[in-house]
Amino acid sequence: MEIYHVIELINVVKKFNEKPVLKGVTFIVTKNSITGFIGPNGAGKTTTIKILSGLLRKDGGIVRVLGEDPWDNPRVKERVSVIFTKLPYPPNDSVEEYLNDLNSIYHGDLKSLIKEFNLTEHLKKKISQLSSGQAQKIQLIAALIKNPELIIADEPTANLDPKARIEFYDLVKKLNKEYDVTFFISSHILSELEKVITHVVFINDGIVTAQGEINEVESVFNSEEIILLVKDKEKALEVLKKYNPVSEGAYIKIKGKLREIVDILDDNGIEILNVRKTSLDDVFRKLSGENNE
Ligand SMILES: Nc1ncnc2c1ncn2[C@@H]1O[C@H](COP(=O)(O)OP(=O)(O)OP(=O)(O)O)[C@@H](O)[C@H]1O
Repeated sequence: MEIYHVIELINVVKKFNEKPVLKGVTFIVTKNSITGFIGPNGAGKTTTIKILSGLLRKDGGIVRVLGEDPWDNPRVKERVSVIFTKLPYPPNDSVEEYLNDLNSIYHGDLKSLIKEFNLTEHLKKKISQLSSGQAQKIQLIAALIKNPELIIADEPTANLDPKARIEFYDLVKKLNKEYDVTFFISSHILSELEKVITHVVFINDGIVTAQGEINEVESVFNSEEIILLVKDKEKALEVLKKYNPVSEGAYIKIKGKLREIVDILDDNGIEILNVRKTSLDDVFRKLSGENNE
């Protein structure tokens, strides 16, 4: 399969009232990836997404979405669906009316979508009667009517409870796999995204601080320790010698694969009282300049 960049930004600048909000944003999104766009409040995620969606004009740099500048470009809009936290459609419409309206524009295969995603039971419901999770799933499925190559989602799970988030991301995975849709999803919640994304772009204060495949980015930070509290610290230090463990007060700091380390301790009958592994959240904090111990 041909691999190219579905999104490409080079040194993109955006100012509001002379104040730079994007200060030279550069990143790529690979075809067929599920890319997380991660950053704290005010980092510039929504601004970037509006530029990518052709809703906002950049002040400088290069933006390519499916190879073209998205600003004022109906060809790009045809091939990209954008979804937001809040549902943009009229709350008094039924699901059926909403989907039919969309379908009258794009002439997708609505019948198959309704069948495949079991929407029949929801069709007569008003949008306002749906739970946030149902509404967000319908928004995602509705995005497919266009048969898009790319779905851009700005904080799509911000209103959802953890269960609905998981369901939403399961659907994202399915669409990515079965419909070959590339996803670009912004969030400041990492715990759920971590399970679904293949790639990640970190943004902080209008600058991209890291990007790449999720494994690569994680491994860059694998120099960060697993922190262990065990019953027999001296014995643990001994059996974990090949990992060069460091004793720090009651704790052991160690670099390596958590599973392996836990297995070794287990095999040696050493009880683990507490263990903490660096997660993407820690990576994020580090990249955002937060919590710089
Ligand atoms: N239309 C506007 N006029 C002036 N300033 C704006 C405008 N839109 C955004 N900003 C400012 O730009 C900065 C980045 O905002 P943006 O919404 O892109 O951040 P974000 O990463 O999406 O944040 P959040 O996670 O809170 O949604 C913020 O400081 C915001 O106040």
